[in-house]
Order: sequence, then C-alpha cells, then structure tokens
Amino acid sequence: MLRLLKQMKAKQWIMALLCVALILGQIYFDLRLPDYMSDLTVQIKTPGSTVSDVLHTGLEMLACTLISAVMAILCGYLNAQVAAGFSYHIRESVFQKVADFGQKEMLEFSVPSLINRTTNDITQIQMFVAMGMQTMIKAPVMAVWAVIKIVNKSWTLSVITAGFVVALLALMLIVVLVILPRVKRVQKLTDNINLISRENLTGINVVHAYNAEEYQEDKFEKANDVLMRTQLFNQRAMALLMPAVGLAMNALSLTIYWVGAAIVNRVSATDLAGRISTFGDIVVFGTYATYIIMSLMMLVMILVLLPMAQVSAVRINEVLDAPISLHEGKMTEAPEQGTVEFRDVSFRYPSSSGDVLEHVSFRANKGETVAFIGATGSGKTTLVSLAARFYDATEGQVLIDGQDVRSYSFDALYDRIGYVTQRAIVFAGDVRSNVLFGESSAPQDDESVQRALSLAQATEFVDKLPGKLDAPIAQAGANVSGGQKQRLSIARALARKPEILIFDDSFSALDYRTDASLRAGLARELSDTTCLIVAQRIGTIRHADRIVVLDEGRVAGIGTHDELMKNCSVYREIAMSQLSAAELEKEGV
Ligand SMILES: Nc1ncnc2c1ncn2[C@@H]1O[C@H](COP(=O)(O)OP(=O)(O)OP(=O)(O)O)[C@@H](O)[C@H]1O
Repeated sequence: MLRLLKQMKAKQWIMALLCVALILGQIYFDLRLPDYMSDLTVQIKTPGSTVSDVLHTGLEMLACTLISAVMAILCGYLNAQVAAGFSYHIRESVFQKVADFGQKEMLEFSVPSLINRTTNDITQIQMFVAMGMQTMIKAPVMAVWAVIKIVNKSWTLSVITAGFVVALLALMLIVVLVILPRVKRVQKLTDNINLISRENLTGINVVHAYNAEEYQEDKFEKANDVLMRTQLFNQRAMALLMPAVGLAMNALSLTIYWVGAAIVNRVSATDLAGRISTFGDIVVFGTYATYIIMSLMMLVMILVLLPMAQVSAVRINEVLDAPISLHEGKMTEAPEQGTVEFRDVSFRYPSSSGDVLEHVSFRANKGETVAFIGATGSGKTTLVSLAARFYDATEGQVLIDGQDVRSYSFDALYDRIGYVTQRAIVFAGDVRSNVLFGESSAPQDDESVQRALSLAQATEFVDKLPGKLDAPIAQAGANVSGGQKQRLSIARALARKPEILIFDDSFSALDYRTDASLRAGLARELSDTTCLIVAQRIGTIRHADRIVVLDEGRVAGIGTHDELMKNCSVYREIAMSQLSAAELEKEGV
C-alpha cells in the first residue's frame, strides 16, 4: 500500500498534509472537552460558584466543539479530493502499463482480472483513503493523547482500562488473522465472477442457441455461492467486533464509576473540597477512558477496510511491477526496404510444453507475396505474430528490412507493418476513426481513407451507411457484419501505407468475388508492398510468389503453386480437397 503512495502528486501530498494538521487540531479541541467537564463539575459542586462562571466554561466548551466540527468538515472535503485524485493517477498508471503489455502478459493476468484490477481494486483503495485516512491518524493519536492525560490520575483505574484495551486488541487480532486469507480470496473470486459473466455475455447467442442457460447459470451460481459464503464469513466475523467494542466501552464506564465511587468514599467526609476534586478526576478519567475505547472502535473500521485495500494494493502493484517481455529497441533506420526474413526460427508459447514452430526459414523480398498454408493448428498465426513482434522468437532471428525486429523502436517497426488480424477487430467510433486508427506517418485525410476503403472493397457498403465516413460504428462492431468488419480492418492496415502487409487469414470472411477483387487491387496498386498472407483457400494464394506449407510447426515445403503441386504431398492433399476435378485435371493431378 505504501508503495502506491508514489503515485500521489505534489498537490495531493499538500492536501494530505493539510488534512493531517486539521486532524491534529480536531483531536486537540476534542480532548479539551473532558477538562472543561471537570471544571464544570467542580464549579457546580463548589458552593459560591456563579451562573456566569458555569456559562463561561460552557461557552468555551461550545467553541471547542464548533472549531472541531469545522475542522472535521474541511478535512473531509480535502480527504475526498486526495482519495479521488490518488485513484485517478493509479488508474492512469495501470492503464498505461497495461498498454505496454504483450500477449504474454495478457495471458498471464487474463483480461477479466485486469479489468477488475483497474476498476474494483482501485475503488477499494479510494474508499480506504476516503474513509480510513482520517481514522488511521485520529485513532492512534487520540488513544496515546488520552493515555497521557489519565496515566497519572489513578493507578487502579489505569490498570482496569489497560485490561479492557488488551482484551479488545486480542479479540481484534484474532478476527483479523482469521479473515485475512479470506479477504485475499474475495478478490480472486471476484475475478472469477467477471470471467464467467464476460464469457456468458460475449457468447450470449450461442448460450441461447444451445439451450445452455441452465449450464451457464449453474457455473455462475457455483462461483457466486463461493464468493457469497466467503464474504458472509468475513462480515459475520467483523460484525462481532462492533458490539464487542460497544460492550467494552459501557462496561469500562460502569467499572470506572463503580471503583471511582469507592475511591471518592475513601476521602474523608469532612474534606468536601477533596471529595469534589476526586469526583472531578473520576469524571475526567471516565471520559478519557471512553476516548481510548472509541479510538479502538475507529480501529475496527480500519481493520475492515485495510486488509481489503492492502490486497487490492498488492494486485495493483503486481500489474505496475510486471516485467514487460517485449523490450523496445532504438533503431529507426534499416539497411533494406520491404523485406521479411525468418532465420531458423523456433517458438514456444510460455504455457506450451513443446515448440509450436520449429526451425522455420524463408525470405520475402520487396513487393513479393509470400503465402502460408497448412492445417488448423499448424502454426500460421503464430508465425505471422512473430513477424509483427507480438512475441519474440524462442530461437533464431526474425528480420524486417534486414534488421532484427527486436532492435526497432515500436514506432519504427509498426510504421513499416500493416497487420490484419484473423478475427476482425473494430473500435467504437465512426468509419473514419477506424480507418485512421493510431499514429502513422501516412496522410490522415479523407482522400486516403476513401482510397483505403476502395482497395479493401468497402466503398460500396460504407456509401450506403448514413453519414458515410461519419457513420457510427458500435463497440466491437456490433452494427456491421463480419465481412464488413473485416473490410474495415483491411482498410485500416492499407491506410497506413506500410512497406509490409500481413493478412492473417483475413480473406476467409470475404466472398470469393470480393477476395479476388481485393487481391487484384493489391497487385495493381501496391506492387511495391510486400505481402504475407495466411490463407485457408488455395484460390487466395495460388498466384503468390512463394507459398510456405506448414505441417505441425515445421516447413513441409516452399515454392510456387506449380512447384508445390509437384513436390509437396501436404500441399497436394490440401489442393485436392479444395480444387474441382476439372481444375485438378488442368493441374495434371
Ligand atoms: N496463446 C497460446 N498459448 C499456448 N498455445 C497456443 C497459443 N496460441 C496458439 N497455441 C497453439 O499453437 C499452435 C499453433 O496455433 P496457431 O494459431 O498458430 O495455428 P494456425 O495454423 O494459425 O491455426 P488456424 O488455422 O486454426 O488459425 C496450436 O497447437 C495452438 O494450440
């Protein structure tokens, strides 16, 4: 938790220090009240005291109370500002850190957990600072101050008070030790609830279509039940504390007055002044002793909030301290243009037991189209992810423009590459903001957007949308079709005017005619652009300059369509399963 304080800015530190000063002022004025009460008791009991004496003391008491109340209001206001600003900066830091995460870190943390950490965990910290900061300072200072005030007044009463305090502290310690591990579990269980809810919501149509509502409800209920039981246990344990503290406070007052009565009785009946003074001391002692117990009561509140905030702080620090697996290089210039080369590349996912790619080597020269084909799971997506440096190769070297991908600054690398993912991804906004997404050195005007849309075969559908380039695109592209989404994401890659275009099976969502027009457009207008194309359809890649056939992560053959039809059995099998009898006859198979 303390480490998170680094996120506080100077303005918040100043406000927090002002808060501390106001809290100390509050305590000072609050703790003057018992002295005034003692004076009042003595004045009322002493023969000859006037009403104006009592009124004067009463007014001073009232002034102390009012000053303390004003200080409390000011402190509450500042405290709320500190809490909101502090959580704002933590949220910002977490968001920025997560933006630097690669696929490896995303898999390690999981999306629901990261969302939970950015929202729920930061709210816990904000609540703790808003509600707990005042109490955390006030409770110990008030307790120590009150102890100093009473310690010399009566040893008997001091020992009784100490007994109550020790018993209460022991009870609090036991409760905290019992609930702490469960508090830690609550956040993990909330992650799990998020995961199930997210899965259910994104797959809601499949859930309906497969009558899987009951199955999903069961899954949710189990997770929900565990969370509820854990929270109930914690809250029941905490619920014990408040009445215990209340009981202790009342019992202590009674004991002090009971024992106090005996102490007053011990003073000679003829010594009226002595009796009054001892009685005054007992009243003051009783009030201060209840202040000590009240401080413990405040501590209970902290004990509720602190463990939760502490667990949240650890989870946030885990994100902020997570080592980034992909380190950015510094290079911006390169010896070649538009080339991609894999030199004996092997790759293994952090969670997989064996290599997913083994000793892959190939080269794509400027303006060439190199295609990748292979069975499902043969490693095509993994291969192009390495070219775009979503992961780093476990062995071997991936070179872009003749230079290792690891040596580039991210800006320089992604300025060279236009990447279209297998599953089309669009962002909430409009058509224009989706095509001109991100920073790029390419022109950012409507003409470029129109050209990219036209090449991506998207003009026809965009022209029909109300507002055309200004037409709204819903979150996750919910208001456009799968094929339209794919065309928008292809247009996004083309608008960057990159040297290298990577299409990860991006044409499968397009009909054959659109697929053919798109490829013809690319060949005609982007003849200088190098293309890496992952495809399932032979038709999409048969005219590629080179085709790399992957089989269980290994290269089964490299060559043109004709060469592979002759020499590569894996390729021939794929072709035979897709091409018509007439086409195969033409191929001589
Ligand atoms: N994040 C991951 N962690 C562990 N293993 C993974 C991960 N992603 C993919 N794999 C495994 O790597 C192998 C290659 O996957 P990849 O997605 O590259 O295949 P692909 O040829 O693109 O398949 P498809 O044609 O179905 O898209 C598969 O066995 C897959 O199970």
